[in-house]
Amino acid sequence: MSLLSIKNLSVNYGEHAVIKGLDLSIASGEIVALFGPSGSGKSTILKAVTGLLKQTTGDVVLSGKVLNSGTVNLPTEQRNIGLIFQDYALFPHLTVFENITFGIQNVEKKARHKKGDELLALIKMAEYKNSYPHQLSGGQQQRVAIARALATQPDLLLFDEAFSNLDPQFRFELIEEIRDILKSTKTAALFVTHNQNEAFIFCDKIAVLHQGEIAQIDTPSDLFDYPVNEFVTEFIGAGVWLPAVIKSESELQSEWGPLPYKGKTDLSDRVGETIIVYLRPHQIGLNALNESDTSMAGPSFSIASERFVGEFYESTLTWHDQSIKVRTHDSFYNQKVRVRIKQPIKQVYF
Ligand SMILES: Nc1ncnc2c1ncn2[C@@H]1O[C@H](COP(=O)(O)OP(=O)(O)OP(=O)(O)O)[C@@H](O)[C@H]1O
Repeated sequence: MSLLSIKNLSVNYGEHAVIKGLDLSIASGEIVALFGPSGSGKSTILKAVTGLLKQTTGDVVLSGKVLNSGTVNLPTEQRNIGLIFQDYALFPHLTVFENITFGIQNVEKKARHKKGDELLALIKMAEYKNSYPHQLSGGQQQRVAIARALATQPDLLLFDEAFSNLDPQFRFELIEEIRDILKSTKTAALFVTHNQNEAFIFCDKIAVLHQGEIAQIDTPSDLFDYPVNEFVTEFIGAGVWLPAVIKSESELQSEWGPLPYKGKTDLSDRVGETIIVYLRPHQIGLNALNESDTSMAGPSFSIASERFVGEFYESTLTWHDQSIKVRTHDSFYNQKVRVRIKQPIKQVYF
């Protein structure tokens, strides 16, 4: 049974349907991202789950308790949901320990102190017990915010762009650390983000939101390898669309030459059919064009735009009205190149 179940959720702002009959469930201990472009409805869903906004239709049930329905709209404080924001929202005049134990003041002192110390150890901040928020880094403040939310043993944690303010250098380490904390405490979470890397690292599943509907919900690797439609494919990363003909169960033929295929769809009885594939930068390598070598297939490209990023060069290949940025170790600036397909195609579009 799902821990969180959202069924047929619709939210309208006046005439504007912002969420359109959305279904989403989160299992116990699962971390799920709501990932989508600006305006796709992420915050609106979050507000409906927290009770800050009344849904137009639909049901939200958490741990068997009805939070929202046609007749119920439970107040936020009765939902047993922990909220983590990007600005940490710690109480500035309370110490780390007082912040963490703020929500459990009704618990008897000895048990409260034991719980506070356990949580300090969990977030690896025992030595900051008596520090104040302004004495902490952003990452430390966010760890305290999570410990404070965990103290009340919420059924679900909601993260609203919670890592956006953190220094990119430390952000991913902290995200992994917080994921470990949630997994060790078997805490389920819904993470709202427009940052793909964060969603991939932090979450078990990612729900891609498009215009108020879930376009796809999958594990990060399945989302990357098997996007279900054009929107998800392009939203997950830049690339080039190419038509190709099925040659066999493991090979396609395109204008860029032969493409190895290793996907879930069985192509063995579709030989001869034309399909569409999407090539991403990591699948493409470049070879300098050797005019005397006629064995290489595919068109040649002139590299007129290249930038040196430090660890690699990024060359722009232009193909009709599409372009793609390919990473290479060597510079190909002002040279003619052919593409080399480094990884097989997994998804095909009919
Ligand atoms: N109070 C409101 N009144 C009218 N329309 C609103 C209101 N709040 C949001 N909207 C509209 O609802 C749609 C979804 O907004 P929402 O804030 O949920 O998107 P989002 O995915 O969270 O975007 P962002 O990533 O920019 O925060 C947008 O078209 C927005 O303009």
